Amino acid sequence: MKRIAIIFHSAHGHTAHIAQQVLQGVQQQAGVQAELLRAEDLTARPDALLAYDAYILGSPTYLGGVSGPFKSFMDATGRLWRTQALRGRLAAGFTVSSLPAGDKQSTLLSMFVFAMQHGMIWVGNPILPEQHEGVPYEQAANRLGSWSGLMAQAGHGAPADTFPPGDTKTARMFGRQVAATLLRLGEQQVAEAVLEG
Ligand SMILES: Cc1cc2nc3c(=O)[nH]c(=O)nc-3n(C[C@H](O)[C@H](O)[C@H](O)COP(=O)(O)O)c2cc1C
Repeated sequence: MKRIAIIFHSAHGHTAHIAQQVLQGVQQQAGVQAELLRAEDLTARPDALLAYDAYILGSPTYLGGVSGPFKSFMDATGRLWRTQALRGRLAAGFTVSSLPAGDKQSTLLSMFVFAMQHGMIWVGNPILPEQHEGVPYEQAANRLGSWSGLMAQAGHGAPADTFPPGDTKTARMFGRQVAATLLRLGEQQVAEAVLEG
């Protein structure tokens, strides 16, 4: 059984809600199990990361980057970076913010660079925007058009569990996609090991 850690920070619940949807998506894929982990808790015990095959990173966008608590988690992995203990594992990212763009791309980019520094393999969000197929914009998967990671938009002042349905649907598809990629890569690693004798 492959294991995925969904690591998130959420001050007001919106990112936590999307993390839940990502978890549901992972759970649609047999052979993979996932857990939700708060970034603040992992900051105190970063070695817990060693128990997982893949990481799905989630943060609200704050001033065009990850939130302070999420950055603290990232910085707490310095010792793991020095030994490259997480090399070869998968990573993917998601972010929530209140504006349609809101500089969410910068947040995903900082997660990507974090994953690259750890020698991880980045998994994107290969979903075609469904509004191109005539699905109403609010209901369309990947309506925000983000391939480097998952983006979701929480309306300003909206309750934490009221997202456009397209965004929650995208989150589930994204979770399942990361889980399927993890399984495929696992098979490939086995095949390569066989080739090497
Ligand atoms: C300090 C701060 C900075 C923020 N910066 C941005 C931003 O750059 N772009 C944006 O679209 N929203 C921004 N927001 C809005 C949050 O991203 C949004 O409220 C998000 O849903 C919060 O997630 P949470 O409910 O999981 O805490 C900011 C909010 C705060 C508190």
